[in-house]
Amino acid sequence: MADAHSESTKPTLSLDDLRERIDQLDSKLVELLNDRAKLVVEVGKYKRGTGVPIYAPHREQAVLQKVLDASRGPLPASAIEAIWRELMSGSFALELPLRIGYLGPAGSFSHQAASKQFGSSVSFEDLRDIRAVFNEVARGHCNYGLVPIENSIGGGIVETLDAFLDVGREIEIYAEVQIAIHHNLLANCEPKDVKRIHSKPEVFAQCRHWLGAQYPGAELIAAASSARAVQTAKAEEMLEPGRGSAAIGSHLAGQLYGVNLLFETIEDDPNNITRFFVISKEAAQPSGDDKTSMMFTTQDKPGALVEVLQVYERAGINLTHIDKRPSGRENWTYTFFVDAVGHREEKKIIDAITEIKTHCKDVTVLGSYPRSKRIL
Ligand SMILES: C=C(O[C@@H]1C=C(C(=O)O)C=C[C@H]1O)C(=O)O
Repeated sequence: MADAHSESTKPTLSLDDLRERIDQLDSKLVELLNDRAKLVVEVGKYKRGTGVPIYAPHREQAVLQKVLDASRGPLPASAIEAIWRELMSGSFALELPLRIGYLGPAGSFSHQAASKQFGSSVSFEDLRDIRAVFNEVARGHCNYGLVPIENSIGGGIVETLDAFLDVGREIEIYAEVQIAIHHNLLANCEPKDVKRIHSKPEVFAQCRHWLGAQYPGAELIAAASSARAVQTAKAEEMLEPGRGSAAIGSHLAGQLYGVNLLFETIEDDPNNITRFFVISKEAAQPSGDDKTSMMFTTQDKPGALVEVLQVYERAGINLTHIDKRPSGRENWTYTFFVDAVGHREEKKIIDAITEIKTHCKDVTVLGSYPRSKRIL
């Protein structure tokens, strides 16, 4: 079958005619987009009048699924999804401007996740640590916050779990976002001149083989974040041209700070994914395919954890994630974090939570949210 790039199919119209057709379609498209936007403005009035949350991840999943199912190509699904995400971002601006907090500085992977999820029509606030993201959402300064919960290579993010321990009762997990983490070598010198490379120690570990093969003699310098590393590489090369300063960071950081992309996707395992939670003060509605996150502290007796896990087993509830942290109250007592498939309004989850409470010192439901189906 001929594809979009096939040489054998000759265009049926002249270039001018093709562009004329594109212009005609564009004017129809812009009219349709604005018709859609007028409906969104009405939805906004309804929401402001009733207190229904502006950002509705369950509805966004349904909208995306409908357009992806309706698309017959040749635009790839990823392009359709990116267009609709930006369209829905524009909707926020019409309904109520949203402020999204993330772990900064700008150009961090949290920033990348936030811009992929919320598009460019919202305002972003880069915060100094994960705890600040929780605080700004809890005090209503940010409508939503984005926090990393787990990386497929590095495991659970301790700062996020500890923040849930402290303020988990004041906020709700509202949505789940997964992004592919790709590392890139960025520098404003020639590839052959790179001598010093800045980044986070975890990032060096994830690119160890590539660095060993390409830059065995380079000095690796630890930075607090990969975005900060890109800023430093830029500043060093400006102050002292020829020093050979580079950084490993995101595309976005390179664009934001004006540092060139020398090599992309340099991580040893390209299947590197970070899962984030969108946190909010509101609870998300069921989408039909949801997860519920909860934390519980078991009683100090033999088999306490097994008893809890058996409740899930008997109820036929699938657990997709389990983690633990010291409870912070008494030495050697632990708080467990689990993600279970199902919404907290479903009877099987309600019954399981009721039973788990009889085996635990305390149980907190951190939120139910649509299960993320795509890696952004
Ligand atoms: C328009 C709405 O608000 C937002 C924008 C959406 C859209 O543009 O389709 C979908 C869900 C919401 O996040 C809605 O809730 O329907």
